[in-house]
Formats: sequence, structure tokens, C-alpha cells
Amino acid sequence: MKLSFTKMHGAGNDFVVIDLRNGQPAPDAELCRAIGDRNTGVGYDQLLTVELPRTPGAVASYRIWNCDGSSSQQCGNGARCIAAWLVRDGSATGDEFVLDSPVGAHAVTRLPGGRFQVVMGVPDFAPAHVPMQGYDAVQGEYVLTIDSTVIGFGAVSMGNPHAVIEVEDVQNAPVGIIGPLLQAQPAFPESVNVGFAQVESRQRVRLRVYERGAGETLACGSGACAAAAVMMRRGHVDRDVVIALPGGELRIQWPSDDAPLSMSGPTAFVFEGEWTA
Ligand SMILES: N[C@@H](CCC[C@H](N)C(=O)O)C(=O)O
Repeated sequence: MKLSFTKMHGAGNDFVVIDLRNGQPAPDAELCRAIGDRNTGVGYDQLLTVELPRTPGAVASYRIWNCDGSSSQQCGNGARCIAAWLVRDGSATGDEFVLDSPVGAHAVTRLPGGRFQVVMGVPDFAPAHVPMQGYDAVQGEYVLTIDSTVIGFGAVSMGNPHAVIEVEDVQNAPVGIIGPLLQAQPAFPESVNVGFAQVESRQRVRLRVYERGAGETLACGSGACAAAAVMMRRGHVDRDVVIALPGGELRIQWPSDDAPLSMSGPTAFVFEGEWTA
């Protein structure tokens, strides 16, 4: 079996992109893990498959797999990379087009310098939609006590589940300890992406994300949207903010609570390869 792929990244969040528009089946969880192994495979945070469009007017659709073989509904950095891939491929022409993601259509705008803006939808704070069990009403902050550690967090769905913990010093935040602990809580039946956000100013937030299915990544686009949305709703930042992640910066704009949120940021091609196992 031969699989041609493109290695890409968006602000350091790295991807293997595979074109399945010829009807080839999507890799199963075992193959995803094999390709994703950073020692014996290619290595990636997420594998993205380009597929035929599902809705009229869309250029293509895509699906998302984490490197542990699980699937996800949303990937902000991935959406930008798929957009760049389709532009390079010639399938997406013009500066504005639509992509079908697992959670619906995303409007995309091509910006100069390999940057793309993606309309990510309206952040959904309803606990049942995150999904998060044990809470009926939307709260600005939820509190869980795990092994006598009290953790306060905001929760929001960007199509995939996010918890956002506001911290004073993100550099020294216990990302690798609290991230997996929170993910394992029964409150999150589908696990959760856990962001650690330090508000530096009303226009700038520093963020690290412990992702579901991938561990800590250099950047998480939907995590940046989630952190911005939580901090905007708390009134801690303006409605147009830069989220600085370890691998790069994303700009998040959310004009009002019931409007769609948009994210813009970089894309990069790394190399082409062929998987022959
Ligand atoms: N890195 C992504 C998010 C990928 C999916 C996530 N790990 C999940 O399981 O929901 C992004 O840029 O949004």
C-alpha cells in the first residue's frame, strides 16, 4: 500500500495531509498511530484527509485524526492548512471559498503571505454541548477538585470540547499534569482539550494547550478560539486579540456573543512523502 502525503504545519501544529478524493479509504486508527509515531513513522499532531465536498459550493471536505488514532470534529490550524493545500493544488481559486469540516461549512479568506482566515462559528457555552456533565447552567467559571487540587476553568465548544484555565504564569503552568487529569474527569465524557491562558494585555494572551489525543502541541487553533472566547466573555480582553502560542501567533476576532468568531494565522508546507508500509 502506498499513501502519498504532504507534511505541513500551522504555527507549529503539524499535520500529515492525505488526498482521498480518488476514493481511497481513510487510514484506520492503527495506521494513524503508525504514521504519527515521531520515532518510527512520520510524526504529526493531526492527520487530515482531503475528501470530496459534501455541500453545494464547497471546494472539498476534510476529516481530522489525532496522533493517538482518535478522531476530532474541529481543527483550526488544520482548516488553514487544508485551505493552503487546496490553493496549491488548484482546487480552490479566488480569495474566498468554503470548506466542509466535520462540524459544518467554514468560510475561508486567503490573506497575503500564506495566511488564511477561517470563520470558526459561534462559540457554544452550553455545558451539554461541550459536552460537560454535572452542570446545567452556563457559568463563567466551573470548579473541580481533583486530588485536593482546586481547578477553576471556563468551558466551551468550538465544535470540539475545550476547557480554559486562566493562569498568572503560563510558562510555568503545570500543563502536562493538570491537562491529562482534567481530560480524565467524568465531567468530560468525550475528554477535552485543555488550554492554559495568561492575559498579558487586553489585546494579547499567551496560551499553551494540552490537546485531546495529541498531548501538548506548539499551537491549537480551536484552543486559541476557545481561550479568546472565554476571556472575551469574562471581559478580560478586547474582541480582537492576538493569541501567542509556543509555535506562533493567531488573531481571533469575535465581534459579539451571537456572531461567528474568526481566526487567522499562518500555514507552511514542509515536505512531500510516500508511506509504503
Ligand atoms: N490542533 C487542533 C485541534 C485538533 C483536535 C483536538 N485535539 C481534538 O481532539 O478535539 C486545532 O488547531 O484546533
